[in-house]
Amino acid sequence: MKTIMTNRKSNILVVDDTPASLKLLSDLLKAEGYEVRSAINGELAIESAIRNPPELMLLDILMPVMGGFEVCRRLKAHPATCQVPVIFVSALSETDEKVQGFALGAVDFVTKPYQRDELLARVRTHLEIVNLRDHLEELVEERNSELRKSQEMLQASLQDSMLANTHLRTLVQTIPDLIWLKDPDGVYLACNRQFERLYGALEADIIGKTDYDFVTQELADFFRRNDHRAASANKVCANEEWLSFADNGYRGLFETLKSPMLDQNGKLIGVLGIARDISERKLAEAKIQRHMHLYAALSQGNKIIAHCTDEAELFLRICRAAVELGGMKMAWIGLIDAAQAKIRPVASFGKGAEILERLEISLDPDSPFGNSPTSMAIRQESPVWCQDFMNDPFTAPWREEGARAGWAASASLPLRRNGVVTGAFILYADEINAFDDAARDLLIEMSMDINLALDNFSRALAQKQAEAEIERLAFYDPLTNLPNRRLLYDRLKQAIANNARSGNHVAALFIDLDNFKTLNDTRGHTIGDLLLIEVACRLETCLREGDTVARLGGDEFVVILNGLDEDPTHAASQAKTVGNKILSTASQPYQLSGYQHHCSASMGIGLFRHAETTTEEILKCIDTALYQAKRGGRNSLSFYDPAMQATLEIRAALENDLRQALEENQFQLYYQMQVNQIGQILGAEVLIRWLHPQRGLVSPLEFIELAEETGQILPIGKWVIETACAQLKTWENQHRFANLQLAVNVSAPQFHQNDFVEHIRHTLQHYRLNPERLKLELTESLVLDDIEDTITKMQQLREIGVRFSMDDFGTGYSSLYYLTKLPIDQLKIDQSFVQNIGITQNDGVIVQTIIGMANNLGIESLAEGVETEEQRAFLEQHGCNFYQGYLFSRPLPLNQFEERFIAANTEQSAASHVSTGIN
Ligand SMILES: Nc1nc2c(ncn2[C@@H]2O[C@@H]3COP(=O)(O)O[C@H]4[C@@H](O)[C@H](n5cnc6c(=O)[nH]c(N)nc65)O[C@@H]4COP(=O)(O)O[C@H]3[C@H]2O)c(=O)[nH]1
Repeated sequence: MKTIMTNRKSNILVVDDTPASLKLLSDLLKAEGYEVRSAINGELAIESAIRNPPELMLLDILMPVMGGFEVCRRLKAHPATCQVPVIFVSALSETDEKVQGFALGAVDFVTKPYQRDELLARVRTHLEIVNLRDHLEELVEERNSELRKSQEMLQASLQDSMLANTHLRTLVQTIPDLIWLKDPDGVYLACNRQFERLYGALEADIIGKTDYDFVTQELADFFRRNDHRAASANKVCANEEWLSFADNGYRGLFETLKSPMLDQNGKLIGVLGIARDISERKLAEAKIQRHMHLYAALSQGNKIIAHCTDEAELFLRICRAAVELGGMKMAWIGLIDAAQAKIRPVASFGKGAEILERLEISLDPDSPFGNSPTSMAIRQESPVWCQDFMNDPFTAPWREEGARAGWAASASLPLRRNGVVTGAFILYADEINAFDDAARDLLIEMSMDINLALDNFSRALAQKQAEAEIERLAFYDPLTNLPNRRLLYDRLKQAIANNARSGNHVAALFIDLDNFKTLNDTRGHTIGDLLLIEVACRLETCLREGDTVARLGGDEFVVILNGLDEDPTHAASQAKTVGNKILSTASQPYQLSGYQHHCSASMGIGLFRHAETTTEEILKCIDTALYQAKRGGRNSLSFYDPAMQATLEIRAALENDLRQALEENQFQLYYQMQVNQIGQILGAEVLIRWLHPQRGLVSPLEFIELAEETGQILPIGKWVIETACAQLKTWENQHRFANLQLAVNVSAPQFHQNDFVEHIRHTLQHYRLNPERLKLELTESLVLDDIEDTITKMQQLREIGVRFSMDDFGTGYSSLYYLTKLPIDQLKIDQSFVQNIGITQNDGVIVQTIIGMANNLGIESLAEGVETEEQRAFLEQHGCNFYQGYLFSRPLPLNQFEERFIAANTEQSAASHVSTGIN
């Protein structure tokens, strides 16, 4: 607001055509401090006023050219000067003139001659009025300006408000949510377009109505309850509800927020509702949830696979993870039962798993149960997804059960082991379309993980089997599947340790089949193997659990009997009982590939209980006992005897030394003369001697049998024949010995050698020897061992002139029939009969019989072991042709034999000279 300026120099225009008056008045005013302009006539006054409007004009009326009234009229007519207050200063004083002046807009009238003070007072007054007027005008202008502004603002706010309302309306209408407003009684006050769709009515038709006018009472009650809940809680209440739209039948899940609406006094005036369709969000959430579940199941599956070593456990835990973590209703694993062409469930978990017992899933496409999703998955070797189990044409046979279990979708994934489909992993979900792309990927990954585990199991199984096979080969005899020597040692050690603690005895039984070698040689190894397998089975049937039977090799078995009595006599009796049972079982006839075989066994038994006894010692002991049993005759058992052990140890040492004997020229031939009835030396039997470096001369009785058992008899036998032939050749070249014959002992293994005949022939040819001077002594047992082979070989040799003598005749089971078939030249009466001549009548009779038999067959008879003249005389009396024995000579080294021969011939020729009278 402007302040009123009273002391300022007001600008006054004085107009008077009289210069003196003009001056007087101007001076007067100037003297009062006013700014004064002056004008001498009307026109100049108007021009000056318009150019610079004064605050007050003092105007003379009576002026030439243009009077004061006209000037005033013109000034009032001009906008720049119309407001300038005009005081007429005139000599005119009539009222009419004053009225005319006021009519023209003048503010005062001062009559000339004026009073100075009056004039100044009037001037001051009008100037104040001018000031006041100006001030007032300023105030008015100021207020007007404010009013204008307010108006403008009001206008703007009005426009904003109108705009906002429109936006709000648009917003409410455009928003996809359903919005409505109800009064406290549930009567609709407003709703948006989306809500109109729900009830299928326009807002105008909804307003004034309640939910009961549009939906079922039950649903309307539900809405009402939620309205009340929000109202009474006095806060926003949320709930989820399924709503069906009247306009297009759409049904969805809505999240509804209900807010109470209050007036400024806090009184409830209604409930505002907003409902948002969350169906898709829920579906997406459920999908994510499902994927997360499956992912969790997959992770768990990986953990299970990493830790599980058992297939059945793996399957069960995988199914369990699929249900408990993967959110599946049920899961199971089935394996292909190729024989029955169906799927056999092996693991399951979840609701409806019991159905599997009744479920039939065939792999045969022609079967009514052969086209299930699982059957197809296996046949096509790829997953089959059944997204709507209850409406899928291929699930018909299982639908009823599936409905009960709540299966809405199923997945069947083939399982592979080492790349080959061997089964399937089947899952059921409680929602249709549960297996979207992501779920499929996860399940395929899960099935591939199971495949990986199956491959690992197969590898582990193969390795286990290989290890078991390695163990079997290491510890078991591949032919009979019995523990081998290695395992036997372990078991023996264990048995001795256990029984030493308890004080019980352990028995070890060494079993050897009699004549097994003969079966093997005559019938072949296949039959021999069959016998061993059968024997192994029979042995096992004779034993208790905890006892062991092992095969050492060949036809040798060892049985360990545990926990025998503490008392040695009783324990021995227990072992003997089992031993006899074994012998009896082993001697039952065998059917070997259609061939019936009879065989027996021999057994050596040892009893042990001291922990310090080693397994080697045990085996040695029972080996000794076995040897004893064999010597006592076949099919018998013998307990271990320490004295026998000593003998065997010597034998073992001999066996060792025997190996070098030939190489080191430790053998020599001794010659024991054979004479005729008149005492003439016709030849000799060569008898081998072993000049042992430590033991001295070793008798053949001590080593021939050993050599036969170890096979060393073959080179030794060859050496004897070659040495004998070489000697015959030497003699042939010395006239006095030229007619001597040599008898050579041939052992069975030597004779049965394939090249035996060839060897003799070759040796005879080599020495260009007369074969008739070589006599081969064969024993009865040798001949009967393989009669066909013997006859053939004897005949072949006979054809070239070799002669044969049947050694030890009378001791064996001589078969006269074969005797007649064999090309024998001589029967050698065993010395056991000869030496009993004159002692037992029987032997004398036997000797007579043998001699008579030989005579009848036309073959020679030779008595060996003739020690006395009495024996000789008896033999001579009964017609024995030849003699051999200590009576004539012991076996002698070559030089001594030759000396004796020369001496005897000399005596004989002297005697013949005497008798013929030459001397
Ligand atoms: N008590 C007694 N004994 C007499 C008498 N006359 C001879 N003997 C012995 O009786 C054995 C006869 O030989 P053998 O029956 O063929 O029995 C032989 C023969 O079966 C075997 N043998 C010896 N040398 C050889 C050989 O070079 N090859 C083979 N395969 N066996 C041989 O060894 C056996 C034993 O030979 P030796 O110890 O030399 O024992 C010889 C001989 O010394 C006697 O009047 N009284």
